[in-house]
Amino acid sequence: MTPAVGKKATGLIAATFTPLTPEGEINLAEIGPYVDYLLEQQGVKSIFVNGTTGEGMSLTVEERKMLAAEWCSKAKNKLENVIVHVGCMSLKDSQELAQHAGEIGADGIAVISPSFFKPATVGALKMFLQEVAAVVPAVPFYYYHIPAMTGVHLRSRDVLEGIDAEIPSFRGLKFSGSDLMDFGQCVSYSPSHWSLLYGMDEQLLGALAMGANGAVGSTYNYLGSSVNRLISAFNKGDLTMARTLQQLMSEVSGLVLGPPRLPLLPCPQSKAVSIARKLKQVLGVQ
Ligand SMILES: CC(=O)N[C@@H]([C@@H](O)[C@H](O)[C@H](O)CO)[C@@H](O)CC(=O)C(=O)O
Repeated sequence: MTPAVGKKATGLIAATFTPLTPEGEINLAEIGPYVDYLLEQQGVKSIFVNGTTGEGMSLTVEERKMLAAEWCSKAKNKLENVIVHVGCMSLKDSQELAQHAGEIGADGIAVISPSFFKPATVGALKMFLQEVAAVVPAVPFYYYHIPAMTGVHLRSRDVLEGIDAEIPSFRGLKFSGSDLMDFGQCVSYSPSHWSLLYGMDEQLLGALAMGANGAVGSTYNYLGSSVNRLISAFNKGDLTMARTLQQLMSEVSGLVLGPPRLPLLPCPQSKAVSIARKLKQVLGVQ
């Protein structure tokens, strides 16, 4: 029987950036306007926080808690789903963040594979995931597959095998890989209450064709409204329009998100201006 936890995550889910001050400190004041911007200007109703785009692995556990709490508080009664990424190198840190996510009312947690000491087998990875999920058994749990960043290339389909017996709160997969065959096999294997979320924005159309229920990505922060049109075109069978929209890549939001944290480097101003100019031409906006 399906345990009654959580609402199914579907549609576009913005992988949020972490707002920083010019001095590199967390800028919580930008989060309220950020939530409103996603909802009102991009039509994006769900978020994935402290993930890759949010530079979660470059933040301290305390910073991650502060951010998760602020996102949950500002999203309350506005957004549909707030999924908090709680993956860390240390199992203990992940468990602490999972516990905290449960306390602040997150709609779900996601966990990436540890990547310094990498799990040698699917079994070892699943033991790690299980130990994190067990701390908050009533919170929907998602496995986050992103092999280009973790160097962990275990097939997601193998990870999913029998996972609901080990993690009863398991609710889906965030698949940020290019192997659409593996992704498609995950879709075929999954029961209907799981969410199969695709995470390589450039290939979303391919993933929709393979049966994705939704998508998590960085570009949905500023391209959400265009990508919502892509999904509608796909759902109506208008593949010509869907292909055209898939070509679009970036837009300027007007939010003050600050620089990234080292070791990431800021985008040079001249490059940012030229990207914004090109995109505005493509989108036909001022
Ligand atoms: C490596 C990376 O950052 N991938 C992004 C994509 O959205 C990516 O930025 C996009 O496809 C553009 O390349 C997401 O998969 C990451 C993500 O969802 C997250 O922030 O956790």
